[in-house]
Amino acid sequence: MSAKIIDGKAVAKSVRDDVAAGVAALEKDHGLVPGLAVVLVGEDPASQVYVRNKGIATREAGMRSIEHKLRAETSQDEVIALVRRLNGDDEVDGILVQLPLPDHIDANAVINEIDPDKDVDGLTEVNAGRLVLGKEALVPCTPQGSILLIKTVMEDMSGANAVVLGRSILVGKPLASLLLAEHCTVTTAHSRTRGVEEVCRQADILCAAVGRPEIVKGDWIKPGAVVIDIGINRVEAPEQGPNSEAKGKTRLVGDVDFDAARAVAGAITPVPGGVGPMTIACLLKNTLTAARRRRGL
Ligand SMILES: Nc1nc2c(c(=O)[nH]1)N[C@@H](CN(C=O)c1ccc(C(=O)N[C@@H](CCC(=O)O)C(=O)O)cc1)CN2
Repeated sequence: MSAKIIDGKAVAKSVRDDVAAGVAALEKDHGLVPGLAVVLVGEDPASQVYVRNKGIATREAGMRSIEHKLRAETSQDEVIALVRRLNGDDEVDGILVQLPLPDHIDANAVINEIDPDKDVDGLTEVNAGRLVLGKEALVPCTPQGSILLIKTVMEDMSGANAVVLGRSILVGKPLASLLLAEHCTVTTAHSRTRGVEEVCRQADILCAAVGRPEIVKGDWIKPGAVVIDIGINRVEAPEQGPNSEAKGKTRLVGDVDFDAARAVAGAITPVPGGVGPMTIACLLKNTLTAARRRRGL
């Protein structure tokens, strides 16, 4: 069997098109243009790329992009002061602080300063609590995108065994809550889980979000399962060697051994081109939602 490849780029484009249509309607009917403020602290190269891409996607959707790029030495108090300013700015509907932050800054302290109604990353304790309690929340982008991808191949997840590998605040924990809301039987597995391979083999839906290159092998997967690979790991290109011209070249791989997994799974997301593009698409979706809700629309 060869798994169906879930095309995250295509699904993300459709989400972005829907957002653009919603933004156009908001402007036409109410004269409102949503604004998204992104705060980047430091010069992490991957974060710089993500922030640039967020700005481009925001403008393409017809929204205003406001970027704040701060030096790596910026103090926690200065970042918090900026977040408070953005909370009070009526032109700003969504606020996002790009992660990771430099080591001297407590990310939780900064994130929890964001007004929960502008928290388009869904990472504040208020939104995390709302999600767990099944209340209306702004939902973290990568888990939200993962659910949309699962729905392209499994309309009804009710009763399915779902295993989430990883328990981060950004992905694993919110994804487990979302799968529970879809009426799955959810297991969260992590570094202390005993017999993790066997746990994964029970999964009708297996979501891997541990940030360990290709840790999930083909024989961890139940035949026909839906496999959602959320890992984005940059590894040396295989052709790299001491005499190779490709020295220094890298490539992206997921947490799943893709070639082995696709021979067993029913459907699988690739890396790149799977969950990754959904992250920014869902960020735009959350920004539109925040803009509407803030005005009671
Ligand atoms: N505040 C946040 N910080 C971070 C988040 C987040 O959701 N909120 N997620 C990640 C980074 N991220 C967005 O910020 C992100 C990661 C990956 C992609 C993506 O499209 N990936 C592509 C490959 C891109 C490449 O070539 O490097 C793919 O998988 O196809 C978008 C956004 C950590 N920080």
